[in-house]
Amino acid sequence: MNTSGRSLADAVFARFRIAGLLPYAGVGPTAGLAAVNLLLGLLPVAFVVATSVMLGRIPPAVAVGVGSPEWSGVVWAFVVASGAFALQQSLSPLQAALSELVARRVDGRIFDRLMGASLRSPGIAPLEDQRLLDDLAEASHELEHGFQSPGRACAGLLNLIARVTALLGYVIVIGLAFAWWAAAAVLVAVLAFRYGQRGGLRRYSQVVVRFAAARRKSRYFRNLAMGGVAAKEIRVFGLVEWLRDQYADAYREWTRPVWAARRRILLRPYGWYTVLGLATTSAVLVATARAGLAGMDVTSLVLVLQAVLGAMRLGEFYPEADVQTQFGMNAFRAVRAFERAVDEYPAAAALPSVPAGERLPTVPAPRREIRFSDLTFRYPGQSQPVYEGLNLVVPAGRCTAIVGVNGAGKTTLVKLLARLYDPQQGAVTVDGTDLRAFPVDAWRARLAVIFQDFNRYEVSAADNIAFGAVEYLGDVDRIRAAAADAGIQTTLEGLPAGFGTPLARHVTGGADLSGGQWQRVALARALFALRSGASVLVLDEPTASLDVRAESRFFDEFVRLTGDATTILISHRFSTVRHADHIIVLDSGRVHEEGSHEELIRRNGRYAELFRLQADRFADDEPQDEHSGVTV
Ligand SMILES: Nc1ncnc2c1ncn2[C@@H]1O[C@H](COP(=O)(O)OP(=O)(O)OP(=O)(O)O)[C@@H](O)[C@H]1O
Repeated sequence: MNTSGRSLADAVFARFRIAGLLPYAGVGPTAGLAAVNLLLGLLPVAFVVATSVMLGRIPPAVAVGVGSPEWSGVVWAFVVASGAFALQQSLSPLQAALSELVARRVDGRIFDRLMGASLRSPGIAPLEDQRLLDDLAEASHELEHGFQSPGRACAGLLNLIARVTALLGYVIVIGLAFAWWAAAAVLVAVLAFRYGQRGGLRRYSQVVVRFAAARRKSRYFRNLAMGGVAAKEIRVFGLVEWLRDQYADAYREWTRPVWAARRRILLRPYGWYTVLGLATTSAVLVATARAGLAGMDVTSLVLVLQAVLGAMRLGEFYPEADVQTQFGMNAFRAVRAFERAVDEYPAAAALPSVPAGERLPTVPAPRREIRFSDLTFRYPGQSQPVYEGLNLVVPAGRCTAIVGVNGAGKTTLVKLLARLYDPQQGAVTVDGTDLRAFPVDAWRARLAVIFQDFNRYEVSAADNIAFGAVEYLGDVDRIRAAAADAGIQTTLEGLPAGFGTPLARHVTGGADLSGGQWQRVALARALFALRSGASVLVLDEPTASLDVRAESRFFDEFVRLTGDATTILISHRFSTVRHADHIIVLDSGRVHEEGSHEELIRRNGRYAELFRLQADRFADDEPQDEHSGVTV
């Protein structure tokens, strides 16, 4: 197939793909919009026919005078023309309203699919894939506010019915009233115009897609400049000018080639098709005029002239359909790519599932150990593995600390333990049972994890804590007890609405907390989970934002708070780490050494070196604090 044949086939397939989404709009709105568009296509043709008939009847009506049947014929033709005109005018707002309804419904359903996909993903690989996320951000923006959404594409497709109906109507009128060769010539001329317009838009969209990376970059700089996240650093480090330049460069990087392509793709063919269209129209009009001179009646003459002009007007760009049908499906493609990534997540197929509504089976608490055996793991799309044959044992019912330099693989270990990823080789076992044998939700109900980048939910303080075990949401006593354990109860009670205060400054009646106070809320969340049935507690940098006294008090209470839970502590603060029963030093994805604090200090290896480094710094900086725990 040649290029134009292929692009025509692509265009037809694209229309089918859009039509495939119409069931989301429902039968009523789809049929309603289709019917309105059919009428909107027929009415201008009816208007042209009625006005032509009216003009043809005027000379005999004038000759016989008012009140004659000829005069009534003029009046009736006028009534029909006016009715067609008025109906067309009144249907336009209905077309807009129904288009909006169709678009909203389709976009709403696709948004549900997007939400469904991101929530049903058992792991987080698709949610950490930056490319997918960028496309998704754009897709969800279009779905919510955009002009180029799949819903708009559906409405645009239905709106084409009006244009196609009108074109066919005019062509039939020309054929019947004058000649079929003229009808065919007008049809070809209009389609050629349209091919120039619409085909150009299609080729232009391919160029736009090619520069998606540059567009993404310019959007990143724009969001960076306008968002609150980097606002402090941009000002303190004087990055304003740099940011402005970066944004301008990135913007030019994609707009320049796109503008150049626009001239080449849209303007030149447009010129050619205009010449072709005008030549054809002129030929038909000249032939019609000659036929008029040769005795064609007035009605037919006016009818053909009006129909030719009306048809030629349909060779234009269609604002209600073209951009929408060309770009609208990009958002849907991004949603589909994300769905596929979720469905292809390797663990998904292997997850034992619990049917909806059934109680989760209880996974027994670890009695002997959690073991990471012969573990090989590489993040999707990465060439370097984080672990290659890692072996590590976490004794049950005790506190194990994991230390290591940045990037050693500490947090990844927690992600594997929580089954947010599964290893490519090896297994994580609990008392000899592979984690993959448990329903993932049942295993996670056993886990209380506070990640380094824990979440600050914009909901009440109480819910922020109760999210640790959502089935106990609203259990006020349990929430207060967990808050007290984390040393945040008094602070939360002092908020405007106590525990009911939304922890978000921009919410009416809301309040925000300091970094350290938020960390205590996160700790309370984990302790709440522990009080509600979790038996494995993972704290990734749990006290990084706490002041020294608060940290010391927390660890004084640690044994009482954690009871016989299996605890994993990840921290760079040796004052935190030394409280652990067992310490594992990770280095480049391998266990470098392990033992108790005293054993490791005696061994005088990497741990002892790092410990002394920190201890010396404290000793140099400030008088030793009896609680800091960093003195050897
Ligand atoms: N989502 C991800 N995709 C790709 N690579 C990742 C991802 N998360 C972490 N990595 C890489 O995996 C390695 C281990 O990261 P990990 O976060 O486990 O280290 P860490 O020991 O917890 O570091 P830190 O002390 O800085 O928190 C690093 O090289 C990191 O760049």
